[in-house]
Parts: sequence; C-alpha cells; structure tokens
Amino acid sequence: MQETPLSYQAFDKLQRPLRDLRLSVTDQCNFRCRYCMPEEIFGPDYAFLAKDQLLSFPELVRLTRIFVSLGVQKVRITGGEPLMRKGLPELIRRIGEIEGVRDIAVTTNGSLLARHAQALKDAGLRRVTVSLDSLDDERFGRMNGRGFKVSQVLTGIDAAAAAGLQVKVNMVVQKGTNDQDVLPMARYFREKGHILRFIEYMDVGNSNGWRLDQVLPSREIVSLIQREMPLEPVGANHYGEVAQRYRYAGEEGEIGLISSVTQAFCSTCTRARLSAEGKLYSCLFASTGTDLSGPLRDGRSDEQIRRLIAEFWSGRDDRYSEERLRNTPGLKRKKIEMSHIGG
Ligand SMILES: Nc1nc2c(ncn2[C@@H]2O[C@H](COP(=O)(O)OP(=O)(O)OP(=O)(O)O)[C@@H](O)[C@H]2O)c(=O)[nH]1
Ligand SMILES: C[S@@+](CC[C@H](N)C(=O)[O-])C[C@H]1O[C@@H](n2cnc3c(N)ncnc32)[C@H](O)[C@@H]1O
Ligand code: SF4
Ligand code: SF4
Repeated sequence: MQETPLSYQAFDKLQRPLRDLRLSVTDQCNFRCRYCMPEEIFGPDYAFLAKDQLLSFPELVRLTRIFVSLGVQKVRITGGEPLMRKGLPELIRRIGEIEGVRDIAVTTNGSLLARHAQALKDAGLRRVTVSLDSLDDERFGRMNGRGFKVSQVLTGIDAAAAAGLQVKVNMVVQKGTNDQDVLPMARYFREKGHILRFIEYMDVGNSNGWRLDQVLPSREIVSLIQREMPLEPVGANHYGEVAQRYRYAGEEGEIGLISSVTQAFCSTCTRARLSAEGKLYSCLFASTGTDLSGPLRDGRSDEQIRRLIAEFWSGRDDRYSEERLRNTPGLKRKKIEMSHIGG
C-alpha cells in the first residue's frame, strides 16, 4: 500500500469521511438496562474482560492520535459505564491535549456523576450526555434492572451543570414501557434548560428481544409534544449529526430526535467504534471487529497501525439501519452487544 500522507481525510466505500471515534473504556456497568444488558444474560457468571485485556490509557491516547491523523475530530467516551473506569479524568485530559481533537464528550448513566463531575470539568471536559429513561422511580428502577432511583441521576445532572458542563439527556423510548414519560421528561428538561434527545429503541446486540412494535416513531413523539409545547425545526449543527433538532417555539431550548429505526442515517455515518479490548468496529451492528491491541502490543509502528486503520475504513460499506428499514423483520445476524462496543 502507498504511504498515507501525514494529515489525511479517510473516506469509506460510500464516500463517508472518518470523523468520529467512539471509545468504549469498559464493558462493565452497574445498571442492567433491559434493552442493553438484560440481567438473565449479564448475570453474576458473565465473563467480563479482565483488567489486562483493557486498552491502557497510553494505548488509547496513541490510537486516538493516529485516528486524528486520518480525519477524526470528535471523540466520545462510552462503555459499559465509563465512570466505572478508574482515573477517567486523566484519560480525558490526555485526549484533550491531542492537536486536532475538537470535541470530547462522555456518555454516562449518571449514577456516579455527582462524584466525578468536578474532576471531569477540571480535566478539560466541556460536555456530558446523561442517559435517563423516566422520571418515575418504579419504571426507572425496572428499566435499569437494579432499582436505581431517578434522584441519583438528577443529582448527577445538577452536579455536572453546577461544575459548568453542558448537559444533554438521552432517553430511549420503548413503546409500552416508558412512552408515558415522554411529556414529563420534555417538561422537566425544558424547564431545566438541558437538551433532551429521544432515541428510538433499537435492535442492538442479540439479547434484548427487540420487536418493531416496541418502537415509538420519532414523528409521533414530535406530534405528542407539539400538542402541548409548539416546536419548530432547526438545521443540523454539522454534517452527519445524528439528532434532528427542534426548538421550543420562541425559546432557546431544544430537543432532538434520534430516529435510528424509522429514518436511518447511515448515509452520513462518520463513526468508528473501538471496544474496550481494542477491537475496531465499522458499525454499531457489526458482527466482527478488527483487532488493534495485537498490533499495538507487538511493537508495530504508528505508521503501520495507521495503514491498518486506513485500510479498514476504506473497505467499509456498512449501512445496517438502512437495510433493516427495507427488510424488517427479516434481517438476522449475530451482532456485538452495545455494552461491549459502546453506544
Ligand atoms: N444506529 C445508530 N445509532 C446511533 C449511532 N450513533 C448514535 N446512535 C444512537 O444515538 C444515541 C445517542 O448518541 P450520542 O452519542 O448521544 O449522539 P451524538 O450525535 O454523537 O451526540 P452529539 O455529539 O451530542 O450530537 C446512541 O446511544 C445510539 O442509541 C449510529 O452510528 N448508528
Ligand atoms: C450503551 S450506553 C453506554 C454509556 C452509559 N452506560 C449510558 O447508558 O449512558 C450508551 C447509550 O446507548 C443507549 N442504548 C442502549 N441500548 C439501546 C437500544 N437498544 N436502543 C437505543 N439506544 C440504546 C443508552 O440509552 C445510552 O444512551
Ligand atoms: S445502557 Fe448504559 S447504563 Fe444501561 S446497561 Fe447499557 S451500558 Fe449500562
Ligand atoms: S447502523 Fe451502522 S452504518 Fe448505520 S448509522 Fe448506525 S453505525 Fe452507522
């Protein structure tokens, strides 16, 4: 293969640039959300990664630097629950020092956020995305599978805001489970001034028992909210933005709709995903990954690893959600679990 120029924008087979890197820093989580890590699969005997299998901070930083040289500008730290990874603020500080990284965000379930918000901010983090599916303790406790209380997450959100972090809230909407929470959540976060994004429930992994009739289409969510709080559409912040934005009419506050099932956005998907043990995935719904930990640990040079990643991206042609849209429910394949690959 030819030498890749030192600063270069990688494109895949469908002409999509490599722009985002999603780093899963642990496959473990203190929640057992039924749509992600159902207890009956992720029980006490589940074999999580051993500590020495996880990529170390120096390895993650080295890889991120290489990804940036291929076009990545935005890094999302996720998991599992990323705040369970010891010393996370230090990783954020080091990634923030990489020239070319324009944006770092963390996606968290919020349960440990009150404890870590200030350290994250001090490490240079500017924003955080907190997942919360309901304001009702009973429903939330059932959905998170461990009886965690809503107040614990809300306290985390308040602590993040008080520390000066911009907060977005992600709510997975599952018809028949928490659709009654759409309006209370919209009212609450409109009042608080945080952007709330509604995510269509997806068929990630192999264990959540997903059914299409459990998906509440985004357009129904918009009409539901419109009836009480008028909305106006807002243009995308950047190429390939996942959420469709709406503003509360006459106000600054906004919501987002992530319509991964009913209006797939594969045609502008710029995201590469790295699992906690260093496997690189070209799609949230991929079955296999390309191992980078071997090359990292057997002494390969940055340029060799860079070529590996460039080749990986140039061969990418995934567009699972668009294919699902056409084939539902016939699309069957073994997929990597979302808690492993990161959200
Ligand atoms: N199918 C699919 N869903 C995705 C993809 N990226 C994100 N999502 C879904 O969207 C949710 C929200 O992702 P975020 O990381 O908060 O979204 P984002 O657009 O990167 O966030 P911002 O940078 O804040 O706009 C995820 O938890 C997934 O459910 C993707 O590439 N494919
Ligand atoms: C896998 S989690 C990892 C980060 C962290 N533990 C959290 O929950 O925010 C990332 C995101 O994926 C979302 N997610 C998990 N399973 C999903 C599913 N089946 N459909 C849609 N989104 C899902 C979660 O709601 C969360 O916002
Ligand atoms: S969605 Fe996040 S909090 Fe819930 S089980 Fe998955 S990784 Fe854990
Ligand atoms: S389904 Fe795959 S290709 Fe499509 S947007 Fe999601 S990660 Fe990207």
